[in-house]
Amino acid sequence: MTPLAPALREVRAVVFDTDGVITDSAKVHAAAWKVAFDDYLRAHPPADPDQRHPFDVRDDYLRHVDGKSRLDGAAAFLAARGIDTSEETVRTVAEAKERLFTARLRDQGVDAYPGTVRLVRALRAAGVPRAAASASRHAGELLSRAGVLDLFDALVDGGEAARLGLAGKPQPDLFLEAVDRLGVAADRAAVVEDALAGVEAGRRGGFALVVGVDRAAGPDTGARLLRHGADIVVRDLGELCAGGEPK
Ligand SMILES: O=P(O)(O)OC[C@H]1O[C@@H](O)[C@H](O)[C@@H](O)[C@@H]1O
Repeated sequence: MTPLAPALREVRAVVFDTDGVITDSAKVHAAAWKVAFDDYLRAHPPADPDQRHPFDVRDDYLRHVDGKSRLDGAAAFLAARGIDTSEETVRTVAEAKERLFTARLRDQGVDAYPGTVRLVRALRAAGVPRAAASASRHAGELLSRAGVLDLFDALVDGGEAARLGLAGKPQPDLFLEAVDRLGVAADRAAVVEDALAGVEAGRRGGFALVVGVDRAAGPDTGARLLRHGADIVVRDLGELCAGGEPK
């Protein structure tokens, strides 16, 4: 049994974001968004030439799209480039991204991060309940494809969020619903997130511990996660197992 690092020893439940935390699918989302947004920018160049540059899979993704639902992410990026965000425009771009994403998923598959799996197993061995939460409607499918769905006691995904009318990140609703299903109060639980909107949601939800996961999106990603609400930042969740090797 892998024991837990001190930071997690007082925690009674842990809620994990999915894309980029459990599965290596954030980069698949980012690549699909890039094609969809760049096609749109080419066909409908913003009036301001400074806003015409292509979508950046690191900075634009982290700043505007990561952690948000499909429609919220599309609207946030288009608005940032000064583009009209009529419902139709947002829906058209979001639908294009969805087609690209599902095609890539079919071709490439998805894996779980080994360090995350190690931590989740250590939590299970220690009797700490675990939930997966995600703005994505694909979260259940991703966890199942990666072979880790059964490591979690609860899952709240984008479909559930829509059905229950939960506000998107940075509001904490998704995480509060997840921890509620585990029967633990937020102030006794941890949230694990790689998105700026996600760590902010953890902070707003009053969680005992917000862990930011820096997947090296940029040189200052760790500092940005801390500014948005992370209490600690790791590069790999294996670091939260006692004896884990910080990278
Ligand atoms: O898979 P869906 O429902 O289209 O949701 C997409 C969103 O899912 C989120 O989990 C990701 O962090 C976003 O980057 C992504 O855009």
